Amino acid sequence: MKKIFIIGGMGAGKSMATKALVEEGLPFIDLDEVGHEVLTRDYVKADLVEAFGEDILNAEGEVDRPALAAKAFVNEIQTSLLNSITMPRIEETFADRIDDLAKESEAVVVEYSAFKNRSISLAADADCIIAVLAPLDMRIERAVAAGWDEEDVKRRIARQITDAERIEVADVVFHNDSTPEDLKRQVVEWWDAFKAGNA
Ligand SMILES: CC(C)(COP(=O)(O)OP(=O)(O)OC[C@H]1O[C@@H](n2cnc3c(N)ncnc32)[C@H](O)[C@@H]1O)[C@@H](O)C(=O)NCCC(=O)NCCS
Ligand SMILES: Nc1ncnc2c1ncn2[C@@H]1O[C@H](COP(=O)(O)OP(=O)(O)OP(=O)(O)O)[C@@H](O)[C@H]1O
Repeated sequence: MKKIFIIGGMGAGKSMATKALVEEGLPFIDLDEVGHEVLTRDYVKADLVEAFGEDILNAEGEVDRPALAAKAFVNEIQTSLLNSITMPRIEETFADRIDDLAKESEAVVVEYSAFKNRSISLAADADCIIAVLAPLDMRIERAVAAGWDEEDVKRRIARQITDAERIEVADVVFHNDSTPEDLKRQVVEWWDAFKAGNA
């Protein structure tokens, strides 16, 4: 099964590019969603409380994601601490989902927001890494329009790799600085070529 990873900074348009491939019939895995599932496990909650304190849990004892984000994205050390707890569990779930999909699908799209490095990541055996890029101010504006707090978005972006690093690692680059239709056109054109073995 071909593994196609979509990387890009917050607000770049990964979900939109993923949606265009899903409309072409591909199954997908959203690692943000896998990350949310992992946070509901008791042993993960226990590790997070030990690392970040009791106040990352709400009254029901579930992880309060905004509260955790406020602590985890303040600096590189805290983000690494978060990743060291969540990533191994995300990796396990990802491997299980890939095994299941491999029985029935030729290809899968994986939206991977926290991508850092091709050699030591879930994308180590990627068949294709697609970077979705957009200018920083546009990304912040879009994320804020989608309901995110501006300072929170800036903190998260500061913890992510840069577009220059994404360009270096990617096999394909889409520029999402125009309309959604323009992004979709780039995605579908690439997919048609990839399917035909020309990309
Ligand atoms: C900190 C948490 C609780 C915040 O939850 P919240 O619902 O507010 O955000 P959500 O998960 O939907 O992520 C939104 C965006 O934040 C950014 N982001 C999330 N996690 C990370 C991270 N570890 N490093 C850099 N950016 C991140 C991405 O751009 C992502 O698309 C959550 O993001 C989390 O548990 N992150 C660690 C797991 C992880 O790395 N997930 C990303 C997929 S691999
Ligand atoms: N070309 C575009 N024109 C206008 N709005 C756009 C465009 N591309 C994306 N958006 C909007 O910008 C927001 C961010 O896009 P999207 O959710 O696809 O980004 P993302 O890379 O998945 O972000 P995140 O890291 O937060 O998951 C969404 O509300 C989306 O509808």
